Amino acid sequence: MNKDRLTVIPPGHALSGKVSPPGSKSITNRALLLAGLARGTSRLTGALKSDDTRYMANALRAMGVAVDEPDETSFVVTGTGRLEAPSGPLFLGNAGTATRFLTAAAAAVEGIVIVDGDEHMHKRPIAPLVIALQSLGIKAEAPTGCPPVTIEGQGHFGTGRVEIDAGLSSQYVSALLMAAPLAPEGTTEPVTIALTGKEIGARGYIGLTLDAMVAFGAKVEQVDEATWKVLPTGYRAADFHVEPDASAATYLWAAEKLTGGAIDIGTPAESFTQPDAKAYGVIASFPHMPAEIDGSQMQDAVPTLAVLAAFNNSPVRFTGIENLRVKECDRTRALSLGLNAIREGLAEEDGDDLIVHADPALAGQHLPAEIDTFADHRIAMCFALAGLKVSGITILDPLCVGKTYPGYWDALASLGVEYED
Ligand SMILES: O=C(O)C1=C[C@@H](OP(=O)(O)O)[C@@H](O)[C@H](O)C1
Ligand SMILES: C=C(OP(=O)(O)O)C(=O)O
Repeated sequence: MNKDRLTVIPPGHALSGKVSPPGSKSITNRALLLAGLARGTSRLTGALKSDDTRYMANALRAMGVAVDEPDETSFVVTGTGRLEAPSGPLFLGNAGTATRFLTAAAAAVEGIVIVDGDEHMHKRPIAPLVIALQSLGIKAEAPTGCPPVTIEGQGHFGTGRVEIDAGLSSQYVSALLMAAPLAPEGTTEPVTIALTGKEIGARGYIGLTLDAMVAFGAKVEQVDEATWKVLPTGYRAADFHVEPDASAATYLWAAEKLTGGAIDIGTPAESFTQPDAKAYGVIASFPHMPAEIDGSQMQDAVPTLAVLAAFNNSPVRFTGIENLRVKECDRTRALSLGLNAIREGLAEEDGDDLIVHADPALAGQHLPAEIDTFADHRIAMCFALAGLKVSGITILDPLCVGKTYPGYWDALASLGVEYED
């Protein structure tokens, strides 16, 4: 496979067969961290092996946790109940979960931890989380407001009340929640985590965090919509099964719908606990998608929905997607650039909204377009969907899918999709 470019050949037939998405990135990285913070051996099954989870696993190894990989979907994690100071910076690529979660957990290390990532991560804001940590008396600094972050851990998390502005990322809240049980020895005082506003995008991810914490022995009380009280329990080892990735599933659901096929992903849409599973209902409404879609609670599915919308019967406006500008890339910009490269005027940015001017007549046309993915896995995966119906769609840097779905191109190929370099 050419590493620089891949052109999708429209299959000309319905895509049918069985393809299971890999394990959930969000749940794997939560389970890895909590298993690493626990004393004893935890077995994670159904887990994702990809760039993002490799960064988390390697960071834990660098902090003294034994992480074994007996097969392609399992991790066996043995922790001592505390993380050791790493000998050098933790390099976490562009993995938002690993970066945010480890920034808070680093407070419980005795010594200095530098949390760093690649050039894309150097543009992703982390100041609200750093400010929240400082308010608990934890020494943390991110001079640019983005990684690298330097944390001078005192061997435990803080106590008392911490407020967090999670407007830019729900991951800040998840990071504080997961670090909160790591209280100083002898403390019985809980940590109270409160949102400064009630609104939070992707609230469903907080649910994933709480579920994983409880599975590893934490005790959390939800005081109200915007406040949680976390007891100083630490974590205990557990065996934990990771469900398939709902964001990855959206590409398969959309491929099925766009081509009129039947793809069995092995998991019913209703049984996912991840927020992006909500996209199933919207995908099912194709080609009569709603005129306005609020993407705030299913943000990672918006790229999938936006490309699907290009083939819809009527235009779609995506709202509630301000945060898409601070993901792996500015996704709103990448989507509008990519759609307009396919056909000028297909998409428009209106403030932070994205309007997709649908054109069902696109299907079957030859519209050569090079899609700049900006190294963003979701931009690569969603524009491959356009390539199922339009010939000439070339995805640049196709291997960036390795962030969360390394087997993506093979999965489509197993359904009969072919490529050229
Ligand atoms: O907590 C998580 O696992 C995630 C939360 C979301 O990010 P934000 O909270 O930054 O919006 C989502 O986009 C990301 O892929 C995974
Ligand atoms: C936003 C994403 O990732 P993260 O924030 O975990 O890097 C994503 O996977 O779409």
